[in-house]
Amino acid sequence: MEARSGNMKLQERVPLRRTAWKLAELSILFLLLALLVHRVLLDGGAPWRSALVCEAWFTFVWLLNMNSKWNPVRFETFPENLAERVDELPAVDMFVTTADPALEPPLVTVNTVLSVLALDYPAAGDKLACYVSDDGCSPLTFHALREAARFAGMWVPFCRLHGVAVRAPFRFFSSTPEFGPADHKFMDDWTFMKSEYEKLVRRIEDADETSLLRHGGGEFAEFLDVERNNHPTIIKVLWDKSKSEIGEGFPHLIYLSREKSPMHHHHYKAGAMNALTRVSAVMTNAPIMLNMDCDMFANNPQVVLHAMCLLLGFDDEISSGFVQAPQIFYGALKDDPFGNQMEVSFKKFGRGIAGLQGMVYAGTGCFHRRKVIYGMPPDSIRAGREGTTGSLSYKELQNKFGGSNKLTESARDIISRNLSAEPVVDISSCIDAAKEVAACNYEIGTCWGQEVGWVYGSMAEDILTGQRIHAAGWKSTLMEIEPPGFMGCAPNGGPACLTQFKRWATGLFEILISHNNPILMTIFRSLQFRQCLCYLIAYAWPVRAPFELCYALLGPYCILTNQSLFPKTSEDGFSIPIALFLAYNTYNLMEYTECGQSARACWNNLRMQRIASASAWLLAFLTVILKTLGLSEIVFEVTRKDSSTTDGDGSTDEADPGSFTFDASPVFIPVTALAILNVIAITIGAWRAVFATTEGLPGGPGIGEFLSCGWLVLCFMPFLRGLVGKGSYGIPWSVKMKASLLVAMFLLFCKRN
Ligand SMILES: O=c1ccn([C@@H]2O[C@H](COP(=O)(O)OP(=O)(O)O[C@H]3O[C@H](CO)[C@@H](O)[C@H](O)[C@H]3O)[C@@H](O)[C@H]2O)c(=O)[nH]1
Ligand SMILES: [Mn+2]
Repeated sequence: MEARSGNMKLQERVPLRRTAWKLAELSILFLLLALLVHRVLLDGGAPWRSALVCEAWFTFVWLLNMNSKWNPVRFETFPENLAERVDELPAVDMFVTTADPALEPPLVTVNTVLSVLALDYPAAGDKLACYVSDDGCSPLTFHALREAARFAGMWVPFCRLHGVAVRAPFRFFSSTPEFGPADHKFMDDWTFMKSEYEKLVRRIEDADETSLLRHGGGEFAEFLDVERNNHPTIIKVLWDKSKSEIGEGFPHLIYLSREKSPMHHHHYKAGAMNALTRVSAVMTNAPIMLNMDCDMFANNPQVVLHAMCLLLGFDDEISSGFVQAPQIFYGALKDDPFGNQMEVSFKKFGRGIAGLQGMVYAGTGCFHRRKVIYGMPPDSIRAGREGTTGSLSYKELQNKFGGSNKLTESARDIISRNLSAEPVVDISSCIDAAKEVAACNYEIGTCWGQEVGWVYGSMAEDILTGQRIHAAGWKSTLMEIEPPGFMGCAPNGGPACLTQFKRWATGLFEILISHNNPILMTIFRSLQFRQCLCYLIAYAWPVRAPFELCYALLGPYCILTNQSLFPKTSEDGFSIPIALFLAYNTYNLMEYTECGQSARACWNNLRMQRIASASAWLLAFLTVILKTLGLSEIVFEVTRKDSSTTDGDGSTDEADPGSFTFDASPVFIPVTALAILNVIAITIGAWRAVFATTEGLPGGPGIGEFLSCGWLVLCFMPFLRGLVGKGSYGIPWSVKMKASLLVAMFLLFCKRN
């Protein structure tokens, strides 16, 4: 499939100029090196040398960051030029995962599903299919989806008729459109749909499990007496397009709860995705797959068309193995109080890495070629490796993909054929084949979870799977469109945010210390060197924790033991750390300003980095070490989703959703301890300075040490407030006690030295 030249092009890769940024980055690098040289030349004892080690690490991280941002690109897409190529457009299987009806309210999932059922795509009813995986095996989720399928019969035609902009109903109905004088029909339809949606919400929210099972009828029979982690596969076709009599219709909707058994590890989301991949292979086998978390709805009805521009628009398929959209959050809290909206990272890091081997796979809002997921290298590489004959034999395919004939044949189709639309088969006849491949022992002895499908072995299965794809030689693209392709909700509050950060860091560290380490992938596979460095930035998160912790302890240590960490005002080197501090923070502020964010958002993010590093990342670091020693196990903790989907402004019941909240989790202990320690150090230091108790002793702390402790106190301010806060805004006593114990131990340690 070739990209057309001239004005019929589908995409354009636009390199972004950034000379001033490069100069700024080089200046900071220069300052970092100057600091290191100064430390080496003037040895100031143990704290001085520890600082040297930490700063060497910070310099390394800075170099990694520079590399990732150095050559950014943007991809422009021209979906209008697809009009001539409608027949070439491939089918797309769309996957939504949900895992827990309590943490992920069924209404959230329903909105995501409705938004994809109503997407614009030529012959959408034939070419699109939506599969929902429910790891919660919940009759509530099933009931909600069944209701949604009925509602979709009205919702989809309504969206198409009126060209509705946002097709997740909760978002669409969260505001009243301005009706013009000629909009009578629209106004009537709108009012009608809104009341139908409200009825749907009530049917979903009022449902209760026991009465569904008792009175819900035969459809619920399979949910009787099932345990979430021990039940046979349940597959239900909630909407079969071939049964439709009306017009174009809308995509198939299939409910899947894969088989679970305590005898088999189910591999969390990665396992769910693999089951979805196989089930869809024996049903619709679309050559393109879209993956969405249950809380990320399709926000732009044209998103599939834009993605096609990036999949079909290159001369060679190798240029775009997958298309990732940035994660963007709706109703996000003002100024990003929890530093997890990641807008600037997606822009700076995302575009930067898009200019190298390609955007990382971020777990949701991603279009993959099915053959990429099947572990296939790009055709050009494969031809080189296997000679011209090189296709896999049926036996080899079966070893890779497992015993199902239907799956093996469908995989052979995908591997040998280029993107092309396939007619939809009669899906109800595929249920048995689907149940076979969704069984929990299906993967035994196959390549699923390693070379095929989503890769197991990390809590960050998304990054790992994307890395495997890049290591096979594929490039990927970043789809930045307006309005954004997908939108989701970011968790709010201390516990949820830090749990998420911890899971990510755990997963990333697991990759770093496994055989999937990106350096090995660069040496032995086709992962590009600079791309490898980009992966290392992410994987270095948890590794940053011990260095940052050490650095955060050095300030108080030097004040308490009357030593110095930084050059004195009177000394030559004094200006280096000061200049570095100013330059680094100005650089960050400029980045945020350029991305249209406030200074407050910048501060919140910088602060949250320090907090995360002394809490979530530190714990992730320790957890993985314990797991490696065989002392603990790691579980995927699902992030709680806001159920405020009905009003849609992201607000919660909490009086002040932007304030930090706490619970008794150990994740809060180290930061609480650091916050207390820095306050104590400043107090004692100030006392000594005022009453001159250390006068005459050489080499004590100076302004630098006080500034460094003061800065940390500012960063950890939410925790100092938490010490006196009430309810969920207060740090629980158990955490305070444990933190105080740590502080006391540290003070004793200082006294001894
Ligand atoms: O056993 C499980 C656990 C989770 N999920 C689903 O995985 C998705 C992501 O879970 P969530 O708790 O929302 O995690 P987030 O931190 O918000 O997700 C990011 O990080 C995850 C990896 O840590 C990726 O899987 C996600 O795609 C990515 O968006 C959700 O749809 C869940 O329903 C399952 O299907 N089965
Ligand atoms: Mn999520």
